[in-house]
Amino acid sequence: SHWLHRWSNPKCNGKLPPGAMGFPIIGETVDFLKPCGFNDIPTFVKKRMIRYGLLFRTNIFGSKTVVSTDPDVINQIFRQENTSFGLGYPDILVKVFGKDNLFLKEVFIHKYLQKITMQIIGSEGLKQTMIGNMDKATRGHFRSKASQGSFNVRKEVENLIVAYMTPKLITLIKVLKSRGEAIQVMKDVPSMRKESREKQEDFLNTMLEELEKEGSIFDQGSATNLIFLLAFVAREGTSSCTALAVKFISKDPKVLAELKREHKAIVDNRKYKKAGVSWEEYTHNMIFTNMVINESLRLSNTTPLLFRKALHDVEIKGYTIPASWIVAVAPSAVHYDPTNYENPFEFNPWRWEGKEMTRGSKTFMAFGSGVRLCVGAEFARLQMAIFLHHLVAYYDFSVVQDSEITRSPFLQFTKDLLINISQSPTK
Ligand code: HEM
Repeated sequence: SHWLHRWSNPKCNGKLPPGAMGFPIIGETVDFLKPCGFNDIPTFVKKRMIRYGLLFRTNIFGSKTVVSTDPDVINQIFRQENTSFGLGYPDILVKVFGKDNLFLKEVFIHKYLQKITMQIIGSEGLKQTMIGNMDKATRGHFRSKASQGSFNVRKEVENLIVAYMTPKLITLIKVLKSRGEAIQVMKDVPSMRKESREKQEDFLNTMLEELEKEGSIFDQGSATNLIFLLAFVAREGTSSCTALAVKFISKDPKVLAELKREHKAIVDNRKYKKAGVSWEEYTHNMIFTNMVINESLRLSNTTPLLFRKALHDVEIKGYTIPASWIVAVAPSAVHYDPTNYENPFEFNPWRWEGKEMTRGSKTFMAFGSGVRLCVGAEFARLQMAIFLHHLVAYYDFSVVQDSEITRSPFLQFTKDLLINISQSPTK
């Protein structure tokens, strides 16, 4: 009973946020994993917000955790990155996802990630080569799909990303079929390349250069894992958000009409009608498209919680977060808060009119915020913009099979979202 008392009342050098630590060992993990509807804050978070307020303590995945749904506190957490808070995931996740996974370790890998990815998915890389590859691949895929009947939007985006991303990740591989296969191939290739001194312009090459540096934080296992993880994140996050954007647009004729107007104008103003999307068009002529993308990202909330770890005892709003506790941030609570967004569950791209859209803010954190802002954010936005461009400028589309979406707490499509496209008669 002494142990149970200690479990429920953890030690703290101040006042802990209100909350409960749940059952011994499993804490409140079962409740955390309970599914909820798409237009909802995860049930676990919602119930506790009502009971305890915007900041509460719990135990999930075997770790003592403070969850924050308060935009001020979240902002403070992001601003104190590396001073009071570091990257930190519950130990069990670290065990499950592999000891080589640098994402889950308490190392500040952002500067390495930026360096490794900048050449290919940083603004320059996107502008110089990626935009052309994306446009060509998307145009080709749409052309072949138009004659094949309906297709699954999410799967198609995944295929597209594999088509133009894989050669950039690791030039020798065309398609990564399974995680096991990919890991094995990636384990072999670095040593082969190292021996042959072959030089390729891809992530792997940058990784090999990093590996060779004295005191490098990478070893072969973590480098391999990182490349695989980048491929996975690029495919999964982006495909769900694109599918959701298509779902929202299909239900809103006003949004579709405005999008069509914007993209047809882009095509009409092109000197060479067969030219692909240019960087200039993407950055200057897709204002409404970017509003649609932001609104889709806001409603998607693909990341249920962002995890950090308190590096020392931290005082916040009269409470103490003890050193080494996990701090979890819930973006959906901020994105669905009516004080931040009027009628928060309504898909309304016009709410972004005149607002800054690409950087994270206190009320918009689809790509995180602060120094750890998603390194693939610009890539994801560009991919969605090009997909929407081809879909609405050259084709008419209809949903053949809709899909319910649930959160458990990750986004789940209950069915494939199938659409049919046909060449637009005005083009
Ligand atoms: C719509 C698609 C995407 C969404 C919603 C998304 C969301 C996020 C979020 C919320 C974070 C912050 C995590 C945190 O603060 O702990 C993040 C980080 C990250 N994302 Fe994305 N992401 C997307 C696409 C991508 C793509 C396409 C790539 C790579 C090609 C990518 C690579 C990364 C990496 C490497 C980080 C870690 C950054 C760091 O910790 O320094 N993401 N992403």
